[in-house]
Order: sequence, then structure tokens, then C-alpha cells
Amino acid sequence: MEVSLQNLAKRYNKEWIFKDLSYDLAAGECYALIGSNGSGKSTLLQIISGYHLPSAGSIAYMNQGAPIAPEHIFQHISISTPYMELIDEFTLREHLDFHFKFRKMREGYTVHKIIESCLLLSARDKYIKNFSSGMKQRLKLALSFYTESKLVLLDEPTSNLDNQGTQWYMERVRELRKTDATVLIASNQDYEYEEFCSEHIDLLKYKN
Ligand SMILES: Nc1ncnc2c1ncn2[C@@H]1O[C@H](COP(=O)(O)OP(=O)(O)OP(=O)(O)O)[C@@H](O)[C@H]1O
Repeated sequence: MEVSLQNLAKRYNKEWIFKDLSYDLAAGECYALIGSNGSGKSTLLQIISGYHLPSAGSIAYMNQGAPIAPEHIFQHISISTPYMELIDEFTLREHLDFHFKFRKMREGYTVHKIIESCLLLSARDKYIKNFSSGMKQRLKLALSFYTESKLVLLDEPTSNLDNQGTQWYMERVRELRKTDATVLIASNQDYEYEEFCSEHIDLLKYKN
């Protein structure tokens, strides 16, 4: 998916978080969204995902140059962010079953394979409310990695992950880079993106 950010701006109360942000994301490319704490990385990802509205500007989503209708955009986007709530009342297996009633799974996977891949097999019947923060993070990432999406938005992807979880993340992004998905990684940690992203979008450039 190509995404064109056109003069985007976001203001909370009287504070402009970023202004006049224009940028074209190409299909199949991987971008790092960088900037210090509070620079607006999470806010921008949530605007691109359609969860928040910008205060000014617009976003065009295209597939090989043809505009994607607004009502279809959500079927093409996955986001993993600390702001996202999981459903506490579900077990892991129920959560995945529920999610994949609405979204298509990447080819070649099953719920069992996904649980195995993110090393949560022993927690498959555990309630999400009893998950540790790292286990929740693995699930959020798994939902993004294994859902058929043309645009994958990853916010602070390795927060709360242990070394094994971080290696799993790196391997999944390597796999994702072989697909035609456009990937945007919002991060303060170089290792989360430097292997994958040749282009960096620095939000501090759009502060004033
Ligand atoms: N709902 C809100 N109401 C008011 N201000 C908000 C709201 N959400 C975010 N902000 C402000 O917007 C700014 C950007 O926040 P955001 O979480 O997008 O930054 P970030 O770059 O992701 O930060 P970090 O690196 O710490 O995760 C911050 O100053 C934050 O206080």
C-alpha cells in the first residue's frame, strides 16, 4: 500500500505536536519513525491507523496508484501499540479465534502455529488478564505479523520483551520484509529498526 501524508498536523489543546508533515510511503518499504519522548510518534501512528483524526491535513491510501475507499482501509492495516487494549476476558486461543473472524490470517498459518511461533503454547488457555506485560506484547505483535495487511504499524515493538522475544521480533520483521507490506516502526531504540529501515522520519523536524 502507498500512503501519502499531506500537510498533517496534530494539536492537543494549545500545543502543536507536529505540523505540516508531508511524506509519501512507498509500497513494500520499511520506515523508522523517530523522535524523542513526547514528539508524537504514537500519535502519528494512531492517526495513520484511523484511530485518531488529524487537526489538519489528510492521508491518501492507495493500492498501485488506485485510491482505497475509506470503508476498506481498516481491512488492510495492522497496528501494535501500547495504547491498544487486548480483551482480558478471552484466553489466548479465544482471542486469536475472535480476531481472525474479522481479519484474514497470513497464508500458511493456523491459530496453533501462531501460538507456537510466539512461544506461548503453554499459555494457550490462560486468560489475557493473567498475562505478563511481555506476553501481552508478544500477542499484540503476533496479531500484527500474522494478519494479512498491506500496512503494518509497530509502536515501540520490543517494549517488555526479553532477549528471546526480541530475537523473535527481529525474525518476524525479516519475514515481513519479504512481503509487499509497507512497514512503519516507531521507536527510540536503534536495534528495533536499523536493520530494516533505510529511511527515517524524524518528527522533531515537524515541530514548528
Ligand atoms: N489525549 C491526549 N491529550 C492531550 N495530550 C496528549 C494526548 N495524547 C498524547 N498527548 C501529548 O502528545 C504528545 C505526543 O505524545 P506521543 O505519545 O504521541 O509521543 P511519542 O513520541 O510516542 O512518545 P514516547 O517516545 O514517549 O512513546 C505528548 O506531549 C503527549 O503528552
